[in-house]
Amino acid sequence: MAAMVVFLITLSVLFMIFLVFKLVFDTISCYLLNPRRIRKTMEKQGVRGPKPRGVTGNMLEMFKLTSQSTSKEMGTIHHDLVGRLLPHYVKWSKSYGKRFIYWHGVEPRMCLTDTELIKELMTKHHLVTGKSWLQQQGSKHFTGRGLLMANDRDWYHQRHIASPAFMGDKLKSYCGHMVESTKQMLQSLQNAVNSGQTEFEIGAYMSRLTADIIARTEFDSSYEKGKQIFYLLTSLQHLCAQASRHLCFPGSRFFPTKYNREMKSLKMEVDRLLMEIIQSRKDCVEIGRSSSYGNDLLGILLNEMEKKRGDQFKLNLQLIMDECKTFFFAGHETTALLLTWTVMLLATNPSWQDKVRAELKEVCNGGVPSVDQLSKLSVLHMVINESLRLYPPATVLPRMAFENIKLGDLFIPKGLSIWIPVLAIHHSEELWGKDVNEFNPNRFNSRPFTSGRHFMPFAAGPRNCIGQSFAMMEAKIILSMLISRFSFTISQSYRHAPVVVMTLKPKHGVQVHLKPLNS
Ligand code: HEM
Repeated sequence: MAAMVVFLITLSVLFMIFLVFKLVFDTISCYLLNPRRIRKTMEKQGVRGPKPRGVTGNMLEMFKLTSQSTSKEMGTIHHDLVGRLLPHYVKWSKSYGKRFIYWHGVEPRMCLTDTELIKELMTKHHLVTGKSWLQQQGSKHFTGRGLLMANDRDWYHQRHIASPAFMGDKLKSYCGHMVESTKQMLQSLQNAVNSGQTEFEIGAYMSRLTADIIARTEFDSSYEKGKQIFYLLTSLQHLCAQASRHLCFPGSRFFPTKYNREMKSLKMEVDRLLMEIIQSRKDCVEIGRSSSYGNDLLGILLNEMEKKRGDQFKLNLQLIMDECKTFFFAGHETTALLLTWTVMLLATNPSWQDKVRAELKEVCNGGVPSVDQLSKLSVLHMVINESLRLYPPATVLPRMAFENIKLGDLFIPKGLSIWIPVLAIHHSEELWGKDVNEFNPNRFNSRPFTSGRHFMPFAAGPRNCIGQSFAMMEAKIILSMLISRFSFTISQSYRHAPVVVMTLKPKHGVQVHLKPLNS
């Protein structure tokens, strides 16, 4: 008996020693061996970069450069944004060339601007590249393992399940919600004008409007509950934007910091509200008030959860909630920014505002456009594209290699993240010509551009934006209705200060003067 006890104790001690060794080895591997291996492999291929400093890599220099360049507004309204928003990119690409490697904490990132290689990466390697551990940790309490952060087979199945909600007749069926929500926003603008207000921060209106549309079309929830979720998700998003400062090395998510506690409690509240919406759907089916969970995204996901699938992939309630948050976030913030920047551009370029208005008069007699008329609004389409080129809401596209891959002439080792600076590509004089920083929608008329080469606001390849057609339809409807009803000019109080806080935002909003067209 005593021998048995001694044996068990020895076994436990050995096991503990093994665990400690493993932990030490993993840590050394993560902090030292892998980074060194990746660095050497890239150096051999001529890809160099700034020297990393300890566990923070090059992050401190990046933060310092960006906080200096964005500390003030831009003075005049111009669109030369790269030096302001990506000063580290400008500095390092000058010193080390177009491809360079830098360190985000312990994560090595290679900046890639070669559009041929980007195309190859996005179209051929989408299943062996994806979102890194650091990114997943940063948005763990926000969008969780939803489509945006999923990888590999999980991504494939999730995408397959969600795609029908953004195609064909299903997509067209959202048009009614978009028109209805826009009418309400225009009415509230009109009421404010009637009561004497002339200046409006249009970004706040666009943000509420796109949140309203996504709540109605995707979740069919009551607006009040949608609004609550939207409010909490916005606070969560602000916290997540700081994630790289708080979670730059493994283990930091377990510390009981104020940051981690706040994240957890907000996440729990959002999940509780979402669960209430899901539960009320389930109740309706159970008591026989409804025969299915519905045709919207939530309904599609709930119906899918009930199915038995042979491929071992199973949706559970947590994943459904993550998916709801992902679509709520991805579906309103980016589109609101597209609309806000477009209004700013049209308010400062009145001749283009007139051109769009004239087209609207011709195609839909100044009324609400039908789904079929939307494709005929080519001037509006060009304006939206030019707005997405100058002010792409997503300024970088990250992809981590989960396997060694061959990319053109480059060998990309497993563990290297590839960062595609969309903003820099959209503002490259080499690709777009001398007038690159000017607002010139005609460039989308006269010169055929290849989507996915140097114009990539929605990314490219199989892992592009699933909501691209939804966003374009929504933007066209909202802008047509706004432009037909009001003319607008930029206010003296507008301070041009684009900043990147996850997405590309106007730091102080966009203030415009509105004038009803029938007055
Ligand atoms: C102007 C509006 C929009 C822009 C500029 C935009 C941009 C993007 C970009 C660049 C990506 C790729 C991100 C990456 O892989 O790192 C993406 C992915 C995604 N977008 Fe959008 N988006 C917009 C609107 C929407 C809308 C309206 C929805 C949904 C209703 C949506 C849902 C998503 C989702 C779920 C993904 C992840 C797709 C995947 O990984 O398979 N987006 N979007």
